[in-house]
Amino acid sequence: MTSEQRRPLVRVDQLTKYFGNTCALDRVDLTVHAGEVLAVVGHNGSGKSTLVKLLAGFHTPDGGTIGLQGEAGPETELRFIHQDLGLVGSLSTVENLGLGSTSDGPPWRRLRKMAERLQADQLVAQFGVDFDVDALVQELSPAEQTIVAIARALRGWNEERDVVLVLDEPTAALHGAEVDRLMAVVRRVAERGAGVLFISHRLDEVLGVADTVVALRNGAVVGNLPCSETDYAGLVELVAGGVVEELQRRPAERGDVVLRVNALQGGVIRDFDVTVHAGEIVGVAGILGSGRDELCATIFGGRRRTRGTVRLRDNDLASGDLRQSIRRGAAFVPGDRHQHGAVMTMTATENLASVRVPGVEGRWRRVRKSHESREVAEWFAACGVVPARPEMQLSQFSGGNQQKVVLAKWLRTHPNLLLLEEPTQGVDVGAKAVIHQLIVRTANQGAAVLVASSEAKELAQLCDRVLVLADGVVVDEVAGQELTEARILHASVPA
Ligand SMILES: Nc1ncnc2c1ncn2[C@@H]1O[C@H](COP(=O)(O)OP(=O)(O)OP(=O)(O)O)[C@@H](O)[C@H]1O
Repeated sequence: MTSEQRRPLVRVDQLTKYFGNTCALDRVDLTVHAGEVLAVVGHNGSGKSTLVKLLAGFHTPDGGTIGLQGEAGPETELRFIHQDLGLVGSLSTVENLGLGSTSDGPPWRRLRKMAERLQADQLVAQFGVDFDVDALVQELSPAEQTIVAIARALRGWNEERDVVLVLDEPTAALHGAEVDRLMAVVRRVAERGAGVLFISHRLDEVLGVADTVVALRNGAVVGNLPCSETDYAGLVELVAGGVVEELQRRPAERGDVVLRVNALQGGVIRDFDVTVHAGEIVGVAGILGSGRDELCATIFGGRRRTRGTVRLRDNDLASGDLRQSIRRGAAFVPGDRHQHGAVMTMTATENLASVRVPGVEGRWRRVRKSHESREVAEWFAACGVVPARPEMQLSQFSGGNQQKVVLAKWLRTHPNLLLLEEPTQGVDVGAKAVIHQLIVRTANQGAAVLVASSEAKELAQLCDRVLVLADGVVVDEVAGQELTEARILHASVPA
């Protein structure tokens, strides 16, 4: 970084935020410089989102300051990219960039449209990428969609203005090659002189893109150092406060057939067959749109099937009958917890109790209160949910802790079939290891497990074999010695 680029653009000084008795941010200091990518890492509930929300003005600090003044010149502008990109999928890039007008009408309108298209091309080209700016955004790859959001956030940025781009977990659902593409754009933004503040749980990605890393633990800064002075193990220790034992592959102990899917069709999925035995963990890989993100819901019955059968032990699972699927022992952790996984306005206990446990008489709410609170406390401890306050509304838990509650809700049903979409999205490195152990335990207890994930590393660690999807069909199956992160990534990228 040049000395010109070392100019501070944002200075966070002793920033503090309380929610009731919870100290979410504890006298945090950090500085983002021009030309710098600064990553903020930390365990679930360490205060990362609170920091972003304070920068955005969504919350008011209880102490400390946010200085947006560089050493000279006008105030630094903060531009935000949240996980929900806020794009309209049914509009083109040109229209999402706020440039669009109708192509009907007199010729001068057509001229204007050509000029708008050229401007959109230039806006995305400045990040070293090139795609059809007239295509509907929903048809673009996830990385391209994020690039559109970045281009929109940085519209109007020129040398006279200092800008800091704040990215809140931009790669949460991106697949390996897509992550690399997006990271190249993030670097390009910094090279052009902006500051970048980048939140992520993917520590290898942080080391690949960031200049500086700030680690938070329980709201306080426990590390602020150049990435060149640390490595993956060092970051894990900073985040988790100790060494994390990653899952060791175990020999598969296959029992009877639990799940048999034949000629399944629905959405983009075509002619999908799989047989999963008790104790087996089968992974599903593929880029977004390959069918990876639709398969579990289609098997569970939550997405419409147009053909094919799903048999769970001796029973068929009908399309659209979720109660029946649950009664027959299926559990489904969806990828989108806000839409389908949980009710954010209910308490954690109410969410945990919202699925009836087959075999437990009556609905949970009729079971004695003491039993209920004991079981909730056990699941909170098993999944490491913090704070240990099950009576708290789910929306008040951090993202990773919400994910743990959703998982616990389904694990407590002791399913025969566990269908998981992105089971560790947004969870920290320590919690991820715990969740992997819980999934293995469920398999060892006799469940068949199908896990769809954008993280090839997770699939390689967790699964006995991995099916790779492209355009809705299985194009590869990886098992045994071949089951590595690199091999899955290679098989997932379309030719
Ligand atoms: N609106 C709120 N009301 C009460 N407590 C809150 C609220 N928002 C956050 N908290 C608490 O503040 C702490 C920090 O939460 P925050 O969401 O900033 O963590 P995080 O580091 O972003 O976690 P994650 O990695 O899980 O997303 C947590 O204990 C959380 O429960």
